[in-house]
Order: sequence, then structure tokens, then C-alpha cells
Amino acid sequence: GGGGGEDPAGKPSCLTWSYKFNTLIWAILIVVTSVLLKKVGQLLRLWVMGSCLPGPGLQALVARSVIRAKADGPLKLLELFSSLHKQHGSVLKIWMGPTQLLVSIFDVRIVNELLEKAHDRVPAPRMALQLAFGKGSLFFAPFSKVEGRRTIYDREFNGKNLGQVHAIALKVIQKLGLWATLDQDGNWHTDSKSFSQSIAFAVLGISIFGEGYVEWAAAREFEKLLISIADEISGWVRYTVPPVWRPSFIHFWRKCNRLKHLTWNLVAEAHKNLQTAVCPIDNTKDNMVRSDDATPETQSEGVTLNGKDNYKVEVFEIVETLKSNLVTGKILGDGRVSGMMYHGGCTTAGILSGILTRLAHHPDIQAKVYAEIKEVCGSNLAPSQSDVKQLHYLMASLHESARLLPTAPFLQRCSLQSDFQLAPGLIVPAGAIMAAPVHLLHLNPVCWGNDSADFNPERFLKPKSEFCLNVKANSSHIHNELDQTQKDTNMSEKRVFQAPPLDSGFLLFGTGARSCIGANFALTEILSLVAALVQGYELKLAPGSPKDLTPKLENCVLQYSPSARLILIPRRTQI
Ligand code: HEM
Repeated sequence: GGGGGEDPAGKPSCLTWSYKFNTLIWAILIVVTSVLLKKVGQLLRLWVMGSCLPGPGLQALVARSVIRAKADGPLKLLELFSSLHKQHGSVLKIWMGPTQLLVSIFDVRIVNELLEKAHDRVPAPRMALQLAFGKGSLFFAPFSKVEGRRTIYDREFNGKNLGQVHAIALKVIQKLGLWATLDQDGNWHTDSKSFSQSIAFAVLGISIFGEGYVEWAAAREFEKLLISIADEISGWVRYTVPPVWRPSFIHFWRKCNRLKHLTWNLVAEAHKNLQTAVCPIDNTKDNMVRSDDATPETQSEGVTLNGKDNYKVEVFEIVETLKSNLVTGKILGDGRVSGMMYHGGCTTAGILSGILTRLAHHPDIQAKVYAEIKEVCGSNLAPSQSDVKQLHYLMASLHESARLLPTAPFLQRCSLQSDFQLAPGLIVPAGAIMAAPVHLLHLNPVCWGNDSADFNPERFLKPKSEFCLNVKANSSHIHNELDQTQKDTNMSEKRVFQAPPLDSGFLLFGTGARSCIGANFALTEILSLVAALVQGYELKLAPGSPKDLTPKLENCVLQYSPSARLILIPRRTQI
């Protein structure tokens, strides 16, 4: 609209300007309206398709009970999901809000299919993990963006780093004075949760930043910040942070900034150490065994728990670790390293703390673990990496402990672009969250029997003949690498560890294209740590330590809370 014409000189008049302005406004309006219409269309689709799925309707406000149950702890959440599934069947929809649909699946076959076929997770809200760990955060990016990086990390964590983790774990355990307090009787006192956190961060920190990591003061602040950020991000299925309008948001934002600076400091320190560590190796090159010849087994052989180790050349090991550590190898960028430390540290700590607590609570089972260690590697020499592969009973105990206390109560997937066919006739609209209730699946009596709530490592042990038959059906983590050779004929009567088959619903590390790439690394680490600890010390509950094993979601992983207080009593056979 609007009137006017050209001026006598033929220059554009204000009419032309207003015409252009109007066109721009219309263009903007059309774009905004079409975006809004698309959103409304998506929402209507979500409502219509969501209403076809089994479960309570949008008006039922089940979300409130879910949020309340979540606040009351994982056991309440378990109860709620269990009763909802009983009521509505194995596939259940829950409206978490008018625009957020959660579909929980309590059917092992459908869960496995989901994890195999759906490769995306619901992206983290802009302000959540991105703020803390940068845009590169692997965990919540769509699969297309992380596929390449997954391959690289997989190669690193399951290659060189996996070869070194056993030796690093033994080194860390030797520095017990850093993680526990010595009393007058020569016993060590510690708290299971903080002990496990410090150790898990130390092992991962050395693998990523290099040998010096445990000595750096900045590393301790870094770990504390990671844990405190993990506490603030309330995570299960979907991660959230304090909303921007709350004062706590500014606090959170400051912490994230500090974390970034500390990460840069640690990376710089790792680079500096690499430079200084390289010098001695050049000077003494001729006197040393070549790194390529030193297998992890030969490096760790002969380490004793009393601190005297006979590694061939100390400096070699330092440089070897540094050379291949992920930061100096420029494989993990600064932004991603904190995300990896956060996930790897908190999860490993949760599982480690779980098994230590269980062993202290079940002296009979600890005695069997100790007997096995003594049988395989004696009392004085620390277990070598190949020894650890023969600790079937310990492996079974670790899996049993993690079955009862997995790190994540839920795994989530979503299909970002298109609808997802869950099962014949069950279509989940694009953008809805699909969740596998791991904690519930791990306690499912149909798969684990009526004693599914009991701690019984035997359920992961099978006669060797059965193992051979079933091995192909099992998932592909470290489990199947357990050494099946026998040291003597007596061992043939022994039962061997059998990895939980896929149809058992055991999902500690997830499965499919987004499964955990650190599974082998974490399992080797935890086995080595527990083997070395139990070989050297008897784990006991301190007087007054909580008797109940109540799981809670702390630092974003399931943990027994309050945490057990442990006493580590040196075994008499130890010199
Ligand atoms: C006992 C310790 C650990 C547990 C229980 C654990 C568990 C998990 C779980 C449940 C997932 C999600 C799987 C899925 O959605 O299917 C995951 C993903 C992942 N984990 Fe772990 N993890 C542990 C240790 C580690 C360590 C030590 C590292 C690295 C060094 C690591 C690296 C990763 C990565 C990179 C992913 C994300 C993969 C992706 O999004 O594509 N994890 N982990």
C-alpha cells in the first residue's frame, strides 16, 4: 500500500522505501508464521500419535508423580514405573508436559531393537551439558555428528589406553595414602564414595593427561567442580540445569567457566610435561628397552603392593603414558576432555564404590574373591593383566553388583527426523523420548528369577562346557575375553564367568551404535583395582557405617547413600 511517486530527478522516492520495508515485514511474517505452523503441526502430530500409544492420557498428570518419585529417590521411581507397566503393559507413554512425550519400554526384545536401530538421543537443552562441556559434548549430539569421533575414541580407549589401564590402576592403588587415612594400628580408613571417585578420576586423568595428573593441585579442583556440576545437572533420561531466571543459574554458569579454565590449565600442563619428559629419554635411549617391546604385561609384572616396584625403566613408563595420552595426542579437544572425564570418572566411581561396598557387606563373598586371587596370582605379587583375566568369580561379583546398582536408571533414545516403529502397530512420533528403564530391567524376575533382588554372583557363573556353547550369543564387552585357559586340572571343575546374554536385559553399558566406548577400559580398571585391593587388604565396614544399601541418584549416577565407611586391614600374608 501507500501512495507517492518518483521525484523529478528520477531518484527512488520514500514510496519505494516504504514498499521495500513492507515487503520485508511480510517476508518476516510469512517465515515466522510458517515456523509456528510447523511447530503447531508437530505438536498436533505428537498429541494425535501419542494418544494411540498405551498409557495414561495427557490430562492424567502422571508427570507430577514421576517428578515426585524422582525426587524421592530411585526406589520410588522403580516402584512407580513398575506399577505403571503392570497397569498399561510393556510399552507405556507418559506425558512429561504438554510438549514432551516419554515412552518407556519394559520388554527386552523391543529395548534391544530400539537401542540397535535408534541412533540419536534427545539433544541436550542448549544451556545444559553444552554450557558445562561445550558444543562438542559427545553424549547428546545426534549420531551423524559424533559417528567419526566415536570411531577415534573407540580406537584409543580400546587400543593403547586399554593396554595401559591395568598398570596405571596398580600405580594409583600404591598411593593409598592419598585416598585414605592411616590409623595407629596400620589400617586405612576411607569412605567408599569419595575413595572411588578419587581413584577413578586419578586413573582416567593419568590416561588422558599423563603421569603428572595426580600431583597437580588444579586437578583436584577440576574433579571437585566436575562432581559439583554433576550434582546440579539433574540427569535421568533428560538433563536439566537451573533455569536462567533463577539466581542459581549464575552460580552454575560461573562454575562452568571455571571448569573451562581449569581444563585449559590441565591440557597446558600435560603438554609441558610431555616436553620435559621427552628429554631424558633421548639421552638414555640406548640403555632402555624399546617401548614397542614393553607389553603391558611385562610392565606390570612384578609390582608389589608395598610400593617397591621393579619396573624396568621408570622414565620409560612415564614417557610411554604421556606419548599416547589422549590430550597430548590432540585426540580429545579441550572442550571434550572435561565431558569425558565427567562421564568416565563419575560412572567408574559409581560401579567401583558399589562393588567395594558389596564386598564389605558380604565377607563370605569377599573371602571367595580373595581365595581366587591367591590361587591365580599368589599373595605377594600384584596381579598381572593376564592374571586379572582369570578372575572369573571377581568378574561375576562385579557384574552382579552392577546389575543391582547400574549407573544409569534409564537409557534414552529418540528419532529426531522421522517417526519410529517400535513394534508392529506401535509408532512413536519423531522427537518423543524413548526410554529403557535399566534399573527395572536389571531386577526383572522374568529374566533374573524370583531372587532378582539378592546379591548372588553365582548367577553369572556357568560350567565351562555351557560357556563354550553360549559364548556367541553374548554381548561383546571384555567378558568374553576372560582367559579360558586353565593353570591346572582342578580348574576344569571350576565354573567360569559367562557374560549376560542380550536377552537378559543387562544394559550396564548400553548397546548398539551409541553404546559405551569405555566399557572395556572401565571393566579392566575396576577389576585390576579391586583385585589389587582385596589381595592386599581385607575390606571391612567401619563401626557405625550404614547397614542399608539404599540407592540414590548422586552426581548423576546411582550410588548407595549414605556411602559405606570402609576399613582396609592389611592381610597378614603381606610383608
Ligand atoms: C563403569 C563405568 C562406565 C559405565 C557404567 C558407563 C556407561 C555408559 C552408558 C550407559 C552409556 C550410554 C550407552 C547407551 O546409550 O547405549 C555410555 C556412553 C558412553 N561412554 Fe561410558 N560408561 C563407563 C565408563 C566410561 C569410560 C571410562 C569412558 C571413556 C573413557 C566412557 C565413554 C563413553 C562414551 C564416549 C559414551 C557415549 C557414546 C555416544 O554417545 O555415542 N564410558 N557409557
